[in-house]
Formats: sequence, structure tokens, C-alpha cells
Amino acid sequence: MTLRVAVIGATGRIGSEAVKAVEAAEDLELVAALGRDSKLETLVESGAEVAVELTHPDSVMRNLDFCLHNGIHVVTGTTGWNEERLAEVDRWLGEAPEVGLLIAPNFSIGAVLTMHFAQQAAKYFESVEVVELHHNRKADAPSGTATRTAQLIAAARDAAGLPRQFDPTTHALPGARGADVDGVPVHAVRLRGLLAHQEVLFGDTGETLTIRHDSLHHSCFMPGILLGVRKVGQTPGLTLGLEHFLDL
Ligand SMILES: NC(=O)C1=CN([C@@H]2O[C@H](COP(=O)(O)OP(=O)(O)OC[C@H]3O[C@@H](n4cnc5c(N)ncnc54)[C@H](OP(=O)(O)O)[C@@H]3O)[C@@H](O)[C@H]2O)C=CC1
Ligand SMILES: O=C(O)C1=N[C@H](C(=O)O)C[C@H](O)C1
Repeated sequence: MTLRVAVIGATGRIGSEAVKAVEAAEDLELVAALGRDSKLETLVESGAEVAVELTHPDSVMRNLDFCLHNGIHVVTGTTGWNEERLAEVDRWLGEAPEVGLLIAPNFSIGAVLTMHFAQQAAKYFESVEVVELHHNRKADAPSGTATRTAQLIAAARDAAGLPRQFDPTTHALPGARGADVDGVPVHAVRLRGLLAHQEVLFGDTGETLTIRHDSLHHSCFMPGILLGVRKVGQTPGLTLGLEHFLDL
């Protein structure tokens, strides 16, 4: 039995790669590939069991609303998440308790491990900042991965009883110290030629630790997407982060 899969955002940088990955997987069947102008009803007509949603922060909520209320499990990597949006999808999932939704800030194993290692390191260092670097077509800043990394670091610092970092800056141009994500500064670089890169910099007396990850091609996201597609239907409700489907 093959699993019937649709890709929403099939013409995009990652979506087009996801189409090829699903087509190449023997246990999956690509039943629909939707672009910006496609009708969401196609998902129901095609009998999709799982939708891979890789579009834009402006369209992800509409797509999830449709899928979850039509009993279609979703794996999404689209960015732009905040507390209000997460609360809204949680409410939709409450209305469709049998449906699974995976929101993965990053599907690449290296990025997931970066977040994991950063959480482990967080309680040992007084200072921490995150620098993310992406291609210059990206809509959101800081990246979903950097935001999630900073949130996880902040939670680990809080759990260890570490105080918020002291920043003595009194004179600065707007943005010079980055975005403040739960007390962790996050800096975003946009540059033609890059794909997706991140450094987590830790510092304490006489030493620094840098954890760096580089995505060099969209193929790095495919094993994570396929894992999510295979697992999401057996995991009703919201799963935030691919790490929950990995044996870390
Ligand atoms: N979690 C992860 O591991 C990863 C997540 N991402 C995220 O995935 C998302 C897509 O990235 P990327 O592929 O680079 O983006 P692209 O702009 O290359 O592709 C976006 C896709 O969504 C469609 N789209 C764009 N805007 C809308 C809209 N308003 N309504 C409906 N469809 C729309 C586009 O259609 P059209 O071509 O017609 O514009 C295209 O098919 C981003 O949020 C990005 O951050 C990316 C890589 C990895
Ligand atoms: O837009 C991208 O390209 C990426 N988006 C995701 C993010 O915002 O973290 C994942 C990866 O960094 C690529």
C-alpha cells in the first residue's frame, strides 16, 4: 500500500525538490502538486492522505486550515510562526483530533543536531548569540530555524537558572544588535549565492564555542520531509520539530 501525498508549493525552491523526492520513494505516491494558483479542493479530489506544505508565511495558515478540516495530515516547513499562529492551529487540531501536523523549522539532520547541541551547551556559557545567513530571496527574518534555536537556548538557560544576558550597549543604530528572541540576540544576513547557514556562538571566560551548520543544497531537507510524511499520520495533534521523530 502506498501513501497518497500532495505537495503544496510545488513550484518553489524546496517544493520542487520535494516533488522529486516523493516521486522517487517507492512507498509514496504523488497525487497532487499545487502551485500558487491551484485550487485547494484538488487535495480532496486527489485523495491525498498527507500534504507537504512549503509555501510562504502569507499562505500557510489558509492551507493548514483547509487540510486539517478535511482530514489531511500535514508536514510543513514554512516559516513565520508565532504564539498566536500556533494557538490557532492547535485549536483547529482540537476540532480534528485524528489529524497529525508536523511543523518543522528545519528538515535537515545537521540543523536539527545544531539545535540539539546548542540546547546542551546553553547552561555552560554566560554569552550566546545566533547568526543566520540565507539566500537573498527569503521573505522572513530571522529564519524559523534561528528563532527556534534561540527559543530553545533561552528555555535551557531559564531551566538552569541563568540570568538574562547583560547588554551594556547604550549607543547603537537600529538593528545593530540583532533581534531579541527571548533574550538571545539573533542576526540575519541575506546574500546571493548562499542557501541556509547558521552559527551559534557561545562565550565565557577565556573561551568561545561555535556550532556551525551549512545547508549546501535543498536535497539536505528531503530525508527529513520523507520521515515526516511517513510518521505524521501515526502522530495525531501538533508535533513541533523534527527531533520528535528522531532518536536523539
Ligand atoms: N523547514 C525547512 O527545512 C525549510 C523551510 N523552508 C521554508 O519553506 C518556505 C518556502 O521556501 P522556498 O521554497 O525557498 O520559497 P519559494 O518562494 O521558492 O517557493 C514558495 C512556493 O509557494 C508558492 N507561494 C508563494 N506565495 C504564495 C501565496 N501567497 N499563496 C500560495 N502559494 C504561494 C510559490 O508559488 P509561485 O512559484 O507561483 O510564487 C512557490 O510554489 C519558506 O517559508 C522557507 O523558509 C525552506 C527550506 C527548508
Ligand atoms: O528559506 C529558506 O531557505 C529556509 N528556511 C527555513 C528557515 O527559515 O529556518 C529553513 C532553512 O533555513 C532554509
